[in-house]
Amino acid sequence: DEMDVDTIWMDGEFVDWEDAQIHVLTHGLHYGTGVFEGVRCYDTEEGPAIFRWEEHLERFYQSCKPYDMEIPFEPEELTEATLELLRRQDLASCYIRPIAYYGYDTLGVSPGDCPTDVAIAAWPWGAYLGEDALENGIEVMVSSWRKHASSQIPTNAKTTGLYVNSLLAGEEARRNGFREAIVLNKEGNVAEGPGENIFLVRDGTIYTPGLSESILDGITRNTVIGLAEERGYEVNDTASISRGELNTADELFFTGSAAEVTPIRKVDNVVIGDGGRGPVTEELQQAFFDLVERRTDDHDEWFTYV
Ligand SMILES: Cc1[nH+]cc(COP(=O)(O)O)c(CN[C@@H](CCC(=O)O)C(=O)O)c1O
Repeated sequence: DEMDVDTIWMDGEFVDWEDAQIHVLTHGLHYGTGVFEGVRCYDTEEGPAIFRWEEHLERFYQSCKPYDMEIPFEPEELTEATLELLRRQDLASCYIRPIAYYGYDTLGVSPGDCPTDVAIAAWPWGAYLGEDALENGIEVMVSSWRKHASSQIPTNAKTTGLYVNSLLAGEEARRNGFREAIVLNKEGNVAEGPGENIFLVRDGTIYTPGLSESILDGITRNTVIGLAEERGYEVNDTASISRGELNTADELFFTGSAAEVTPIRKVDNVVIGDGGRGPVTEELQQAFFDLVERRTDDHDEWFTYV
């Protein structure tokens, strides 16, 4: 396989990549009834280390709750399966994708007797938004598609079905020559990216939309808030950011397990700050990579060594 990985864990078994198949009448395929996680393993000086695995695993189980989905494995079993999955494929720096979904039984919106199936895959994945994005930043557009409100679908549950909204917004941006979208919520305030949280820097203060703005409670968001506060920054993590405040920002950046810390240099027609990676963004990005690549001993409890 072009990603030189060959194994996937499915419902307790390690199967060959090409045999990791499901039935076309799987509930999750028809109705978006799945939950998933996106986790990075970094090749650190002490060997491969999964970043904040415990928090991702916790969110994975939490995301099941609104849908009465019951993962039929203990967290420890999923941890062991993941470590074995990485060891079998000699993966060091990679991206890990657990998914749980209503499987195959009778079809209908109500899951009835559909089982909850679970799979874990992993593969090497570089910079999510492009190699030069981390250094030079990206250009984004504010999507014409709004984020669904958390009163409509719990946006704090990482639900597969939510990502059709992400696809609509992100593809609209790329169709228009931008790298990614910014998605406003139902109220018209800034929510997040299609697959990222967003941060704004103005006059030395850092803002990020609060959890009531219909966003995912991002683990990288939480990490960067901590790194910023450790460096003495004032962080407002319950902000309600209007679209207009994007234009007057000194700096903007995305965070995510895939996106890591990606500067935003332009929003629609408006150049942000000096049109590149801002100084606060660079400082926090450097602190993030020093942390995850273990050039610091800080937060060793956040790492599960393979
Ligand atoms: C909507 C959304 N918001 C914020 C985040 C950042 O959350 P966290 O990873 O806990 O810091 C992600 C992760 N997006 C995942 C899926 C990306 C994909 O293309 O699929 C990811 O970053 O792995 C989102 O999907």
